[in-house]
Amino acid sequence: MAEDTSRKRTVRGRKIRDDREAKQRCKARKKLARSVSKAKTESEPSGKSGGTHTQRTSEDDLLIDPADAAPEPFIETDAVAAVRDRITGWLAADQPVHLIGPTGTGKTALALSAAAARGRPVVLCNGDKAVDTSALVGGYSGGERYEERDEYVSGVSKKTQIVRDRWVDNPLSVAVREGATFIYNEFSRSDPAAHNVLLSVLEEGVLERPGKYGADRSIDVHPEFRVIFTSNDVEYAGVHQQQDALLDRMVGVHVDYYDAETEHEIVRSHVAEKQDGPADDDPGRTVSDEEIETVVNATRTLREELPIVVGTRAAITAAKGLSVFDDWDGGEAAAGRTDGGQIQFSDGDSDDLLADVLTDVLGPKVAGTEAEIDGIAALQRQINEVLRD
Ligand SMILES: Nc1ncnc2c1ncn2[C@@H]1O[C@H](COP(=O)(O)OP(=O)(O)OP(=O)(O)O)[C@@H](O)[C@H]1O
Repeated sequence: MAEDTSRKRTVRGRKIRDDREAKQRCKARKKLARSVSKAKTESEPSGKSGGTHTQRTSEDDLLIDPADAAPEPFIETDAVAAVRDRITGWLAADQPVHLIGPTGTGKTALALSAAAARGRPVVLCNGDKAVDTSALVGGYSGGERYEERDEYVSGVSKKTQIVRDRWVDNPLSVAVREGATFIYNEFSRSDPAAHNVLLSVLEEGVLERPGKYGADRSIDVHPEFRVIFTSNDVEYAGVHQQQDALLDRMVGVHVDYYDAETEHEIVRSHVAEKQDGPADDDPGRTVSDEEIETVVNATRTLREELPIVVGTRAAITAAKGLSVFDDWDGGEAAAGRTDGGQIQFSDGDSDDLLADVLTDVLGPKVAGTEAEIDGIAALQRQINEVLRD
């Protein structure tokens, strides 16, 4: 009896601990998401000068604790660990690392995981055509108004209002000063001219802050400062060719799609995550392992067959989509008939639903773009053909 009570207590204790840990993970994820979107907002210039106007109250807001930077969920199969170890190895050798690969393969997740493993603060920045030097380095952010009061004679005072320009450091300056790991996502979307400041950072260990005068115009690069760049392969639209001098100073790690087993684990971790989510987050229905296998196999087949990029993110989104439709029995019917990655589908409704979900997921890649597929209806036809082949 006493043993029973103590077991109950242990179970309840574990549940409370699990709940607490889930809440902490959720809080850390929200903070990271906020930092990512903040990095995006702050890379948008405003004002006539084209410089960056920042609303931040403190430059330290840009620093993310390494524990909070660790992506969650993060699956570490041998394939993932092998790439991650290459990144951390090059960083330890003081080499800037450039992660190159198609969209949705896991570059950002790898960058965050490698950065978190270093145990140094993390600073995020997102490339964009609007990013200029000041968006990286900093600039004067409006006027700071303060009052000076002089007491000439007792009872007689003079007030003077003074407006002083306030310099605010942006992500690169903060990272260089604090010895952070600077993750510059999609850096090739930015104008190459914005990256001239990076050359002296990587080559001479000095950051020049144009627009700032006097002794503190330049910052000595902290010895622990490291950079991880990510970019899609150059053929993707909207990407600038960066100057050779910069590319020459980084090592390139190619991030390709993972093996089927790893993709399965990744998709499962994201769907399971939803099921364990906070109570106000509709948990949807359970997506079985067989269904995940079907989705992953379908995604991998479409990746080969369609002239558009079908990344791991597409598989995750499709599985999440299926978790909200409860009329799909496709996992059981189709998964038993997978053959070397090629899926054999029956003509039942379940297969139509999978095709519909995949059409929704991949639709934005053809709608309004110059993809070789002529509209959503054509995409749906091709998905149906590929799935039923
Ligand atoms: N090892 C992993 N464990 C768990 N989830 C992962 C892992 N790798 C990638 N993912 C998930 O896969 C999706 C795509 O990953 P990520 O955003 O890192 O890709 P990316 O290559 O940076 O994409 P893009 O080029 O579009 O920015 C995300 O939802 C991410 O959380």
